[in-house]
Amino acid sequence: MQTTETETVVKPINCSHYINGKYVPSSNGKTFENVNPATEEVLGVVAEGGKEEVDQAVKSAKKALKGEWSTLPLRKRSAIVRKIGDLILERKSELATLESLDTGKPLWLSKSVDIDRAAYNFHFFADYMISVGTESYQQDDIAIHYAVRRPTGVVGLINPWNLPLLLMTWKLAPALAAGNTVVMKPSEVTPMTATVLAEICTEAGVPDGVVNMVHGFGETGAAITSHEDVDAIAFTGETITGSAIMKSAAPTLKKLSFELGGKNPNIIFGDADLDDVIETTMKSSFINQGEVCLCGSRIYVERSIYDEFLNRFVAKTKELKVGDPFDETTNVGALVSEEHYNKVLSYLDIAKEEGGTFLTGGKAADIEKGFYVEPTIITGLGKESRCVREEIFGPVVTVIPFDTEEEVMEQVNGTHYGLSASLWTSDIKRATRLSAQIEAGMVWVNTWFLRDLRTPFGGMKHSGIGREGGAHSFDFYSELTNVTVKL
Ligand SMILES: NC(=O)C1=CN([C@@H]2O[C@H](COP(=O)(O)OP(=O)(O)OC[C@H]3O[C@@H](n4cnc5c(N)ncnc54)[C@H](O)[C@@H]3O)[C@@H](O)[C@H]2O)C=CC1
Ligand SMILES: O=C(O)/C=C/C=C(\O)C(=O)O
Repeated sequence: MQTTETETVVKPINCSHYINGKYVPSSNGKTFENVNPATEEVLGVVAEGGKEEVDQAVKSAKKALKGEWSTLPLRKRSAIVRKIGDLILERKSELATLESLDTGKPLWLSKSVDIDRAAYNFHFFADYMISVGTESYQQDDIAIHYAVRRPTGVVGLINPWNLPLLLMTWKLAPALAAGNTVVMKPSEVTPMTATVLAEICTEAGVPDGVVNMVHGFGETGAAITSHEDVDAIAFTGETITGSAIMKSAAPTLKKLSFELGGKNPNIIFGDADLDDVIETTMKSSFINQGEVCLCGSRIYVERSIYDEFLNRFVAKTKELKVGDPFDETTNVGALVSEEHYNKVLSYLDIAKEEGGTFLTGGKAADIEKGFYVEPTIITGLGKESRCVREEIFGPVVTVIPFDTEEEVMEQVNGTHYGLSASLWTSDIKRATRLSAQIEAGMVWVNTWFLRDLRTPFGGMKHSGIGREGGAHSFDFYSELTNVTVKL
């Protein structure tokens, strides 16, 4: 048991690897410190895995692949997958606290988004796996063709720090539902909730060896992606890391699913409902400190409403409270790490050099300890600006006016990214016309981040390869064999 919860106090945990149903340290005893980004205090230590631990985890997963998990009757496996979700909800306050300690995000957000959605990821795929089918065709009186599914195999799940439990479970739930065994690697920056999740899986009835976890840095991830007995890699994180993983996975020809960076546009036309626009743009700009791959960090506003939009958006942003993640009135918590904080601040310097005007923020928040940045709205930057083109991944947005559809669409599609977009107009014809033109895996019309887990989720261009969600996840985590029976 690695966690301690009383009625009101949840203590941070030290994080070990999880191999074959047991917490284990690194064989050389190596650890690194886990730092609370809101206070800069050390939360505990994390085992640092290397090739040896990855090898043990992969061996354990490979052995378990031949065990009962993948052949359990569907209903039994589904019940275990569901139970994981139930146990996550039972331990919600503990998991939410650990998530906020690790990431610096407000506790109310961990509770209402991260942990609830983590549980729902299991509940959703427990239901989905019962009804998922395969193709079959009758070819005249010559033959019947039907496809059967089998698990993809040993899958490496590699995740970032922004939504640690939500994103790990978004991969783990369908992987387990489809009968795979896994080696998870959480981000080195946010290791705590995945550590608890491993134990929860065992408690729910997942056999030993099916869920394994190795902590560590990029080299640990690389040991997973290059391992010859790992059959597939599901990765969420930075585009450049996706490219490195592709290279390292190439010699062993692994199946890959990538959800990568974004620089998502919000496109706001003059006929949109401005109350809705403002309320949603506040979220799409600053929720989770702007550390969501789907955040709309490039805001394009039709000139007819540009001034009114800015006045209202700036006024609302000035009301945001930055500070202690455990204060329930906090809107924006700490950025996840000193390294990331420095990266975000460096973009504020770039914005200054590029001639941008800060309408709010533009600097670190005046808080003695911790990695806090003020919500920042920048105007006056052109389409070549690095702040407009590159993923900052913090509470920083640029706002640019436009006059015509053609002009805005050129800018919208003018980056290498293609993850999501949020389009605001009351003209349904314009909405459907532009949605088809936007080079993004997901377009939200008059809304943002409205999720249905059956829908295809992922990006095009440098924002990803493949889609997750419903059938898309299931196809990635299973292999199809087509059987042809001659009549
Ligand atoms: N979904 C998204 O779009 C996200 C984008 N980011 C962006 O990425 C930047 C860096 O964030 P990180 O979490 O450090 O992203 P990252 O892509 O460096 O790391 C994500 C995961 O990949 C692992 N990793 C790193 N190098 C690896 C390699 N060569 N082989 C295998 N695994 C490797 C890391 O240890 C971590 O578990 C952020 O500043 C942000 O701009 C970060 C989080 C999510
Ligand atoms: O699956 C979701 O609803 C959210 C996904 C968010 C990311 O992938 C991200 O921020 O990296």
